[in-house]
Formats: sequence, C-alpha cells, structure tokens
Amino acid sequence: MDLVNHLSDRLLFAIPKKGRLYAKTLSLLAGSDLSFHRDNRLDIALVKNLPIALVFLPAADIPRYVGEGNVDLGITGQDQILESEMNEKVEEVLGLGFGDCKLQVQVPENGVITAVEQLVGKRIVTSFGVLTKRFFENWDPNGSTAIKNASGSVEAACALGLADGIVDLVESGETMKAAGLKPIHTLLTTTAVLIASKHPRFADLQKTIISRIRGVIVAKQYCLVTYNIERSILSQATAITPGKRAPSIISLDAPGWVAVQAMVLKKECAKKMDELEIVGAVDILVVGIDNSRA
Ligand SMILES: Nc1ncnc2c1ncn2[C@@H]1O[C@H](COP(=O)(O)OP(=O)(O)OP(=O)(O)O)[C@@H](O)[C@H]1O
Ligand SMILES: O=P(O)(O)OC[C@H]1O[C@H](OP(=O)(O)OP(=O)(O)O)[C@H](O)[C@@H]1O
Repeated sequence: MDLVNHLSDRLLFAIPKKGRLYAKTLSLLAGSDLSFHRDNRLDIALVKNLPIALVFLPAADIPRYVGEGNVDLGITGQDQILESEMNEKVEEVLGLGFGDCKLQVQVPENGVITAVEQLVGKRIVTSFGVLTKRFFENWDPNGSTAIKNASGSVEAACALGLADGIVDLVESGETMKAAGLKPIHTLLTTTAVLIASKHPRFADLQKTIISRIRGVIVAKQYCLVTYNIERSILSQATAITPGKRAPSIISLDAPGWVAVQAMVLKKECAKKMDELEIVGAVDILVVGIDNSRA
C-alpha cells in the first residue's frame, strides 16, 4: 500500500514496531497525549486527537523511510541512521534519553585475540555490515577480512565457530559476558533520536509534536526542588541549584527568609539535597514534573 497517497491528510510518524525502543517510545507518545487505537496485527494506527498516523516499522528501516520522504517523522537509534547511510538525508531533531548503548568489536574472553589488528583476515559476524565494513577498511585496505551479516543473536557466532570476532551493541554488557566475550574497540556510541524528513509536509503540526515530546523528555529528566533559606546565605544555595534557566526566589512572610524553587536533574537530586542541607537550607522538598514546555 502506498501510505502517502492513502493517508495524505495526515502526518506519518514511524514508530519502532518491537525491540528495545518499543516500550519507551510508546511511553513518550502517551506522555505527549498522542492517543491511538491499533488494530490487532495492523502496522498503521490513526491518532485520535491529531491528524497523525503512526506507522509501526522495524527500527532499522525507519531512517530510510524518513530519509526518502515516505514518512515525516520517526524514532530510531543513531546506529541505524548510520548503518542505513541516511545521516545526510534525515534531520536529527531531538535526543530522547533512552536506547543508549555502544557498538563494539568483541572477541572471546580467553582467546588469543586482544586487538583489532589481529582480526584482519579473520571472520567477523555482525548485524551492522555497513559500519563494520567501513571500520575494517581502515585496518585492512586489501579487504581480506570476511564480514558476514546476521540479523540477531550475533553474540553466539564465536561460540558456534562461525566467527573470530563480532561487532554488536552493548548496554549493560550482560549479553557479552554471558557469551564469554570481551570488548576490544568501540566503533560508536548511540542513543534513540527523533528524526524528521528534510522536506516537512506539515511543518506546524511537526513543531507541535516536537515540542510535546521535548516537554515529556524534560519532565522525565528533571524534578522540582523547593526550599527555604536565609537571604544572607542565598547565593551559596543558588550556586547548588541554578535551575534550568534561573531559580525562582520568593520573599517569605518571615524577615530575612526566602523560598527558592529550581529544576534539578533527577540523577543529581539526592546529592543536591545533601549539599543544600549543608549550606543551611531547610524545608527541602522535591516534587516530580508531569510535563513541561520550554
Ligand atoms: N541493549 C540495548 N540497550 C539499549 N539500546 C539498545 C540495545 N539494543 C539495541 N538498542 C537500540 O535499539 C535499536 C533497535 O534494536 P533492537 O535489537 O531492539 O531492534 P530489533 O532488531 O527491531 O528488535 P529485536 O532485537 O527484538 O528483533 C538499536 O538499533 C539500538 O539503537
Ligand atoms: O549489553 P546488554 O544490556 O546485554 O544488551 C546487549 C544486547 O541487546 C541487543 O540485543 P537484543 O537483546 O535486543 O536482541 P537481538 O540479539 O535479537 O538483537 C544487542 O544486540 C545485544 O545482544
């Protein structure tokens, strides 16, 4: 089916249909109030409250659909954009704060290979054939290294005697460890991104979606810290909580005291509270942020 012609009055938004990016992408859509009903087994879903159609596609195919203008927006990993050689053809609009991992060359932990140059002329299995080939061209201009593609379970290739090394994604390192492998080189680090076609068809709607998604990401990353402090030591406290733009400072109905409100990165929150207490802040409260706009 030619999606563009059947859904010409809707912005097409490509969503990873499964895998590591799926659940977090759905949570972003829910936070952005893009509600939809997806019929069983159908890979197209109409958003109920905006003229948008979600198209569920493999993460690996999304850069090409966006780059070639078949869909307007998409969510995928930076690794997939590079692997499909679409980095010049798509616009990377927003980092999404999930899907962080590294693409690494891995070899058997107890084997003789300890450096990339020892893999020249040997066998490599990967699901990143383009990036791996390009990487090995630097080490092996004669192209004697055999690079084979596998669509999944790449980590089993060495144990099965199919490869001397692999190139695969690593996040926690647990898959690598369980397969008895160790990393010897990082080709790239990657994160999930929102990408857009370079020829937007619905520029205003696109801006609205980007702004909603950005708001959800900021809300997920930050919390709001409030505290009371004597004005004489305020500067020490605001140095700890400078806020995203600047802290709000409100006079309290108690001489010499102010209340401060500032956005703080969630991952730094406990440390900031410790520091605030040390400089003399009191009544320190932390609240979550449901949504935000710049
Ligand atoms: N372990 C991981 N941690 C974080 N992000 C990951 C991890 N593995 C993959 N990703 C990111 O998710 C993207 C899609 O990978 P994934 O393996 O989930 O896709 P898939 O092949 O569509 O799904 P499946 O593996 O279920 O067949 C990758 O290109 C990468 O950007
Ligand atoms: O470092 P870790 O946290 O263990 O994650 C790494 C694993 O995650 C990905 O595979 P996934 O589980 O998505 O399945 P796949 O092997 O079918 O691609 C990747 O290909 C690794 O195998």
